Amino acid sequence: MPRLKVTIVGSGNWGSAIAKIIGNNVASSDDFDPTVTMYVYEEIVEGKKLTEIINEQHVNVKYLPGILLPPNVYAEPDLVKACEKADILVFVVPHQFIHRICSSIKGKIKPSAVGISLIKGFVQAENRGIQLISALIKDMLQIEVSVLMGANIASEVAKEQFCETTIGCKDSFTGSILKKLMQSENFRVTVVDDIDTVEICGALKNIVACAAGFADGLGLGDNTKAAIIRLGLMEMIQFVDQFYSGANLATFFESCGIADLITTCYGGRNRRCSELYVKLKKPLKEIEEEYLNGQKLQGPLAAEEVMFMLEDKRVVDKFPLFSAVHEVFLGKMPPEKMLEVLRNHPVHK
Ligand SMILES: NC(=O)c1ccc[n+]([C@@H]2O[C@H](COP(=O)([O-])OP(=O)(O)OC[C@H]3O[C@@H](n4cnc5c(N)ncnc54)[C@H](O)[C@@H]3O)[C@@H](O)[C@H]2O)c1
Ligand SMILES: O=P(O)(O)OC[C@H](O)CO
Repeated sequence: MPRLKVTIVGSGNWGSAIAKIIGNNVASSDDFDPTVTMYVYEEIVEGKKLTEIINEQHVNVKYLPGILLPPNVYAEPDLVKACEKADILVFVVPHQFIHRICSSIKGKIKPSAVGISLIKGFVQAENRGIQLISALIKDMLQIEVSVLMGANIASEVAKEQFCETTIGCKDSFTGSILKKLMQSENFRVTVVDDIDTVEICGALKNIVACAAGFADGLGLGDNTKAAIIRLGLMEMIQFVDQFYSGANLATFFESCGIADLITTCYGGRNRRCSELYVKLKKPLKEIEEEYLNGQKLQGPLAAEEVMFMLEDKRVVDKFPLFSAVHEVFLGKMPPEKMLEVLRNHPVHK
């Protein structure tokens, strides 16, 4: 069987961390081409092209400093060139850029390619609903798309600290190939076929993380945070039940569900920036620019996308925590009022 060529579309914090795992895995397997191409959105860092720095020093000095990438990971600034020969496309860009990426490579990739999305977020659909990122990629590129989501803070994965993750994949053969590509000693993969639930968990947990950040900003303790995690989980389950029925409840107990909620509500960027939003009372855009050095938040945008749909379907009252996060970011609700939302949550009535 010819070796499968892998391209990583994205090179941010998570894109670079996963490139380390994929680079090591393809180098030690006969199933894959030994060189991994990583599409890098070109920028100048300290007077030099980021692609040149990565290819010479094997470090993404801007988005994952201090971590050595395997030398077989090749940074490519030309998106079409990076993707045209790939058999497996690993999509890992902040979700606000995926539509543009797909437009650029539409009709220019192998028809037999398969995709896997590591992107946590939604896109707004024309019918005032939301579309899953995997569905957008599938529609635009006409390829099968699996997903990978889990309790995976990139900096910890890059340091090879133990964690688990979940691949959602309908086809068991593709699932086994993707597992071979992604799993390592300290990055353990479970494959499930409940693909929509896996992806929705990844997108919605970022909204809950913002609420956890507000609680930290208000100086509230671990009990309150645990309540936010629990109520957030209830809303995630309710959301899937209402809009994507047929989910397996067990999926929420995989790494993509409860585990990602926990890690993100304690350690993630959405949590951290939401805490700063409450403490510094500055616009979120300013906080993102000042504290994330080009990395992008996904939670506030996901809250906006989800609320757009919930308002249209007139079911906002069933999702008071998601709604509160959006209202706080819009400046329509003071963060302190989130406590009232928790107190009066429908599960307490
Ligand atoms: N970082 C994590 O810990 C982590 C873990 C799991 C999942 N994720 C998810 O992975 C996805 C990607 O996150 P990340 O952490 O790799 O990215 P990031 O937050 O580090 O974002 C920076 C990336 O965006 C790119 N970028 C900036 N402007 C762009 C443009 N106009 N077009 C295309 N690219 C542009 C930059 O070049 C850089 O590669 C997100 O959906 C995130 O939720 C992140
Ligand atoms: O840093 P965050 O908030 O984008 O979360 C990172 C990952 O999604 C955690 O699994």
